[in-house]
Amino acid sequence: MEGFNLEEDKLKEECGVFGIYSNEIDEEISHLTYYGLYALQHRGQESCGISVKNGEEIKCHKDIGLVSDVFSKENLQDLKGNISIGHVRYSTAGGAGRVNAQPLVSTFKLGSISIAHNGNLVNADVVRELLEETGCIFQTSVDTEVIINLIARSYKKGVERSIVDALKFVKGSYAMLLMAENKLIGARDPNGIRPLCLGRMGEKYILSSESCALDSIGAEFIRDVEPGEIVIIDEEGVRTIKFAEKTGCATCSFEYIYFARPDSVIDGVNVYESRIKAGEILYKESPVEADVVIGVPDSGVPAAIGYSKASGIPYAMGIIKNKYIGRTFISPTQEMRERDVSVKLNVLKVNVEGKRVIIIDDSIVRGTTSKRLVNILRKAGAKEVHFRVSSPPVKFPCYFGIDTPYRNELIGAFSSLEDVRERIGADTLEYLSINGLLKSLGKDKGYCLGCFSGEYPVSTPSEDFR
Ligand SMILES: O=P(O)(O)OC[C@H]1O[C@H](OP(=O)(O)OP(=O)(O)O)[C@H](O)[C@@H]1O
Ligand SMILES: NC(=O)CC[C@H](N)C(=O)O
Ligand code: SF4
Ligand SMILES: [Mg+2]
Repeated sequence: MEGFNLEEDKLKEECGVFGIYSNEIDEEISHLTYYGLYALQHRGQESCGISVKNGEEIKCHKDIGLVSDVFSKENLQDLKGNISIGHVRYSTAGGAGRVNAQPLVSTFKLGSISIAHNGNLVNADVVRELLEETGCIFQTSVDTEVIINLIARSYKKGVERSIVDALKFVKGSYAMLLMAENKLIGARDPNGIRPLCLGRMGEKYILSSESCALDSIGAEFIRDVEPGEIVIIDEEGVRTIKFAEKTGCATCSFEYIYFARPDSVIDGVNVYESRIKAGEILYKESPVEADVVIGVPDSGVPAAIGYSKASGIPYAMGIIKNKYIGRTFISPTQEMRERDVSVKLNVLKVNVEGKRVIIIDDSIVRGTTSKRLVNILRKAGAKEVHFRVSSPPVKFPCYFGIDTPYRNELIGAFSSLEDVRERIGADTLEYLSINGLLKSLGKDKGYCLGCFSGEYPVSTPSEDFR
C-alpha cells in the first residue's frame, strides 16, 4: 500500500447528501432539496450545491458557503426538473475551493450525469493515476471524480451496470447519490460506513444522509439503504441491486457519538437515545461524587442527561453556546479552532460557583475544547472539575471521511489517561470503554471503531507520522 501524506489528508471530509425523484417536472423540487440540505448543514459547512435534471439537461448551482448564503429564491427557481441531488461539503485545509464543490456534473456516452458523495475513497489516488495514464482528464481534485470516470469508461450496458462495474474498483466509504438517464440512484459502500436512508413524500422518493432531513420536509422514513446496496428510483418505482457480496456492516460509531443530529435514526439506532445510554453507562463505569452534572453543548448534552439520570446528581446548564457559530472540531486550523471555542462557549457561573462539577463531553479529539472549559469553569469558581467523556479515547486517525487528524494531533494517541488529565487540568478524567460504547449502540458488532481501536473495516493507507 502507498504512503499517505498530509496533502492527501486534506481531502478527508464529512459531507451530507440529499436527493429527490419525482415522476413529473416539479417546481418544488429544488426548494425541498434546499430545505433538506439545510437540515444536513451540520455535516459540512464549506461549500454546497444542488443539481437538477430536466430531461437531458442538468443545471447546477454550487458555491463556497452555507446553504443559506449560496442559494437565493432566484437561483432555486432557475433549477427546475424532476430529479435533484444536493450536497453539503466539509474538507480540512485544502481542496475546499469552489472547483471541488459538489455535486459534480459531467457528460458521457449515456448523456449527462451528476454525483454527490459523502465519504472518502482510500484508493482514489491510485485509481486516478491509472485513469490519467490512459488519458482521462480530471476537472477537480476530489476523490469522487474517479467514480464518474470509471462509470464513463465502463463497457457495461446502461448506467446501472456501469455503476456496479465502477464501484468494484473503489475502496473506502461512500454514501453517494447519482442522477443519470431518468434515474435517481443511491449507493452505500459494502460496509455501510456512512449513513444513507430512503424516504417518501407523496409520489416523490427521497434519499438522504440522515433521517432528520426527511422530517424537515415532512417526508416519511421508509428504510436505511443497506451496506453494499444500490437503490434505483425511476418511473417504475424503487429497485435494488446488491453489488457486494455480504461484508460485515460497520457503520461509523462516531456518527452516533458526535456527527449525526440527535433527531436522526441511523441503521435502526436512535442517535439521541444512544447518547443518553452512553451517559448512563459512563456513570456505571466511572462514578464520582459531585453536586452538579453539566454537558458541553451541543453533542455532549444528552450524555450528561444520561449521567445525571443514572447517578441522581442534578443536571444543570453550565455552559452556554453561542448559537451563531459553527462546529469547531471541523475548523481547518488549530488557531481557528481555539478562537472559535472561546467565542463559542461560556460558563453559566450561577450553576457552577462553589460546586463540585461533573462536566460531560461526547469526545476529546485535540483537547482544545476540554482544556479551555476546565479553565473557565475554575475561573467561574467551580470547586472541583471532573471530566467525563462519553466515548473512548480517540487514538487513531479516520480514513473514511471524518476529520480526526493525524495521531500526533490527537491528545489521546500517545498520552496516558493521567497525562491527558493533567494537560486539560481536570481533577479527574474518565472515558467510556469500547464495550460501553457498543452497549450504548445496542449491539456488540456492526460498527466501525477504527479511531478508538486502530482496526478498520477496510484496509487503509499506511500511516505517515508528522
Ligand atoms: O478535543 P477537541 O479537538 O476540542 O474536539 C472535541 C470537541 O469537538 C466537538 O465539538 P464541536 O464544537 O465541534 O461541535 P458541537 O457543538 O456539535 O459539540 C466535540 O463535541 C467536542 O466538544
Ligand atoms: N468527504 C466527504 O464526505 C465529501 C466527499 C468527497 N470525499 C469530497 O472530497 O468532496
Ligand atoms: S475510524 Fe472512527 S470516525 Fe472513521 S469511520 Fe471509523 S468510527 Fe467513524
Ligand atoms: Mg462539542
